[in-house]
Amino acid sequence: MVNHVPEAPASKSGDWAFLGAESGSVADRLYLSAAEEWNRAINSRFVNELLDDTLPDNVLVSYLIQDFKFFNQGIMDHAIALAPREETKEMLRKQSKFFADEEAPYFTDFLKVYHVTDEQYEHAPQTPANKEYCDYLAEVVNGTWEELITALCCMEWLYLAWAKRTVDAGVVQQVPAHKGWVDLHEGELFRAWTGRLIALVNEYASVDGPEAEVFRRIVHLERRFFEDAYDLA
Ligand SMILES: Cc1ncc(C[n+]2csc(CCO)c2C)c(N)n1
Repeated sequence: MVNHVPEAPASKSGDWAFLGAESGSVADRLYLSAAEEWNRAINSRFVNELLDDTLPDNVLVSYLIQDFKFFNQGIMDHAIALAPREETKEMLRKQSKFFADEEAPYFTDFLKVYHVTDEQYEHAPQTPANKEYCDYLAEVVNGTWEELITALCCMEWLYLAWAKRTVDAGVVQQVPAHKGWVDLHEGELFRAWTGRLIALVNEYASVDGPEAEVFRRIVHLERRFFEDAYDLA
C-alpha cells in the first residue's frame, strides 16, 4: 500500500529532547514510565486506520462524537484558574482561544458533513472509557496544579506522538476528515504548545509524586478511549 504509515518504535530516553524532554528530565522520565502502554496507544488500530485512510466512517463518527463530548468538558478553564503565574494563565488563555477557533469548528463541520444530527450527538451514550476519563478529569481539576498540568501535558503529547508518525513517514491523508484531524495535532503550533506543557511539567511535576500516577493513568485512558470507538460504532 502506497500510503501505509509504519508504527512508532519503542520509546527511548531523549526521544522528545527537541521539545524540551531531555534525557533524565522529569517529562522524559514520566514518558518512559508509561512507555509500554503509550506505544500501544499511539500504534492502536484506530490510529493506524486513520493514518492509512482505511478507518470505517462509522468508527470515525463514533470516536469524534465521544471526543467532542470530551472536548466540551472545559479542562482549559480549570488549568487557567489553577495556573500559579499570570504569564502561564495568559499562555493557556491564548491556547484556549485557539482551540475555540480551530478545533471546535472542526467538530461542528465534521458533524454536518457526516450528517450527524444534534439529537444523535446528544443521545450518544458516553463510552465506558470516555466516562471514566471524564470522571477522572473531574477529580484532577479539583486537585493540584502539578497534577493538572501533568494530565494536560500527557494528553496533548500523546496526541502529538500519534500524529507525528505520519509526518515522519511523509504521508498525507487523502480523506479530508482524517487529514484535518492530523493537522490539528501536528505542526509548528501544536508542537510549540506541547513544548510549553513539557516545560511546565519539568518545572512543577515530580517523578516521585502523585503526578507519576496521573501520567500513567492518562496514557491508559487514552489507549482505551481509542479502542472504545469500535465497540459502540
Ligand atoms: C481523548 C483526547 N485526548 C487528547 C486530545 C487532544 N486535545 C486536543 S484539544 C485538547 C484540550 C482541550 O480539550 C486536547 C486534550 C483529544 N482531542 N482527545
